[in-house]
Amino acid sequence: MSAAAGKEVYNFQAEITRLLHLLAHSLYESKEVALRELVSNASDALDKMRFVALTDASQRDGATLEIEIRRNEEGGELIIADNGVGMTHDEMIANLGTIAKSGSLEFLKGLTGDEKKDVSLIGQFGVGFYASFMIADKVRVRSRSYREKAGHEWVSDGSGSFSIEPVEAMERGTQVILHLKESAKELLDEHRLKRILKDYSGFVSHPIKMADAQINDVKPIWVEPRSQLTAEQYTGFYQHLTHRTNEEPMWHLHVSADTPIQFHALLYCPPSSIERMGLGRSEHGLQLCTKRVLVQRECRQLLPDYLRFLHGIVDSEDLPLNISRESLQDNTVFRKIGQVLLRKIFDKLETIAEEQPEEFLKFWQQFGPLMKEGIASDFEHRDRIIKLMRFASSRNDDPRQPTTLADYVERMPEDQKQIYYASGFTLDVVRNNPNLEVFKQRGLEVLYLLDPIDEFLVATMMNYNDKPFVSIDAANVELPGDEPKPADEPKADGEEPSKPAKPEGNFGKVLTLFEEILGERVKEVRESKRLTDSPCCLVNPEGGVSSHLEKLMKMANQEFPSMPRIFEVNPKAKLIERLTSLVGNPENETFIKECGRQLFDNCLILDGTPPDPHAMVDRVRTLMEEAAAGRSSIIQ
Ligand SMILES: Nc1ncnc2c1ncn2[C@@H]1O[C@H](COP(=O)(O)OP(=O)(O)OP(=O)(O)O)[C@@H](O)[C@H]1O
Repeated sequence: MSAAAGKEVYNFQAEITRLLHLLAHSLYESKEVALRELVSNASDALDKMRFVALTDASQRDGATLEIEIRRNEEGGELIIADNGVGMTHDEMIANLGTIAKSGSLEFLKGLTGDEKKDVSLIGQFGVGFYASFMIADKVRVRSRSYREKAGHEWVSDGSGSFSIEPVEAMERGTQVILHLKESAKELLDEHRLKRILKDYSGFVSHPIKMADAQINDVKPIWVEPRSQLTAEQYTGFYQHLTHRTNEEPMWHLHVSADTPIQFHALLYCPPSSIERMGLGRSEHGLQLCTKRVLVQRECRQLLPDYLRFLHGIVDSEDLPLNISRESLQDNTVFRKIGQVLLRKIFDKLETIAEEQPEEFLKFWQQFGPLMKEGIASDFEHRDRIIKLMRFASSRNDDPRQPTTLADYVERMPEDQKQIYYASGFTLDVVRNNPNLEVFKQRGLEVLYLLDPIDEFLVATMMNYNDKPFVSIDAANVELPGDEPKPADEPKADGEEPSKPAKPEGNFGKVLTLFEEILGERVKEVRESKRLTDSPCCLVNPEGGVSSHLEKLMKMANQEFPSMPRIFEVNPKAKLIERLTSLVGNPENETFIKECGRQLFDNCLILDGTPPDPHAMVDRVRTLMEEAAAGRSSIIQ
């Protein structure tokens, strides 16, 4: 220490000199980080003052605790002033000359090296103040503690030492006066400065003023008690957060916890999913604050990826300011907050589902596809997501009145061993699937899987409540044996033989002719036990994927192999009866075969798979020619 007329000069602690060197050489310059650190220090000083005033009546002067940002364009200076607790002479030396926090040294060691490192880590180690040397070639800190009558001025150019001297007549608080480097002069631009301040400190709970105007007009409503907030305030804040000025959130969740971890969270669900509208993947909309200072936008790690559609703010005093993205996952407080929030989100969704089913349906239509991702990725909450799942079903054919899996199982006849589903791209395709006939006839409910992800999901889930999921076009469908059955229904145990012998007689001959013409396109042609009206349908051999799933797989990978299906023919259908009667005459064989081909193509069309159009058009024309030839031209 050296002194001249009350001016003392000190050398920085060795680590600080090293840090200052690093700031100049090894870190990416970030004007935003430097400003954020200074504003958050000012905000902390105001928080402390608020506490002092609360506990000590003599310290209450009625003045508003606030931060003021002043620009001195001529002098090239930017000033961040606050009327917080201030610092005494000794505090200035200790706080602005040494590194007190443990771990800082390791941090500094980690930063040495040739590559430039992320400067946003800096505040984590209690050295945020020094970031001001990234934007300033000289920093003056004038401060008067609430405990003292006189103030002091600390000055440094960041080159290894600082001076400190008394200043008379100073208001309580601190002014950080930055003499900006040439490269940081843009901060004197009012608009640029305002934007940075608004971005990072829009939610600081103290007023931030520039030229007497308050720039952070947003009240931190998440720290207020729920009972004191109006619906308008909640909506207004949503609009502020999302910049969607005309939009109302679908629902919000306001959580305040004190023990074991203190945090406030205000989460919003938007009214619609941008992903569903095909507008790309939504970014995580959570903002992380500590003590109301924004430390991270688009915080990805707090909630699982499938909840990326939520917007909101999470604020905890127990989190270190400026925690880096990398170290978040290792932070116990952070992980605990995530767990509590997740539990609350599911509680909220379950309550909406229970008490406002229509509202819930709106939610599920928009965000169900995203939530379902969690079934495969979030084992811990899988069951809660499954509980929320909704499916249209054959019970009413109405996707607006879907069912839960629990309700479906509840309605199942006692001896129904499987959960039946039909999948397709639209309700019409699914509803017109000929395989549905037998289920409808027997009053067995079938779930409609209309979302492309659904069939993958049931494949992952395998079963629900010990009941396996089975596609209605699968060979291993088992129907309850105790239902009243037509004479030619499957055996009592519901099992169908894997390759039944062709029936005797002309119908068997029809099946053989069909098999001859369809060749490798089918695995087998056999009599159907499941059709009632339609002449034929396609069935998936046991162990094969459903036709819908095959289509989805092909969309993702064109190489995905097509699997020949079983072609089932209904002997009671009018057309098949007629074809059976034509078998006796060998001249009809070609015609029967062509009918078989066309019937097969019809099934493909119903299934949503377009057959070869040229072959089909030619065939239909030939068949119409034959039909026309058989008609009489005489009017009867
Ligand atoms: N405007 C201010 N008013 C009063 N004290 C201040 C002010 N700015 C800084 N200080 C003091 O200087 C100390 C060092 O500040 P610095 O930004 O380097 O680290 P920190 O604020 O302790 O850590 P962090 O950035 O992680 O919060 C602060 O802890 C505080 O005691």
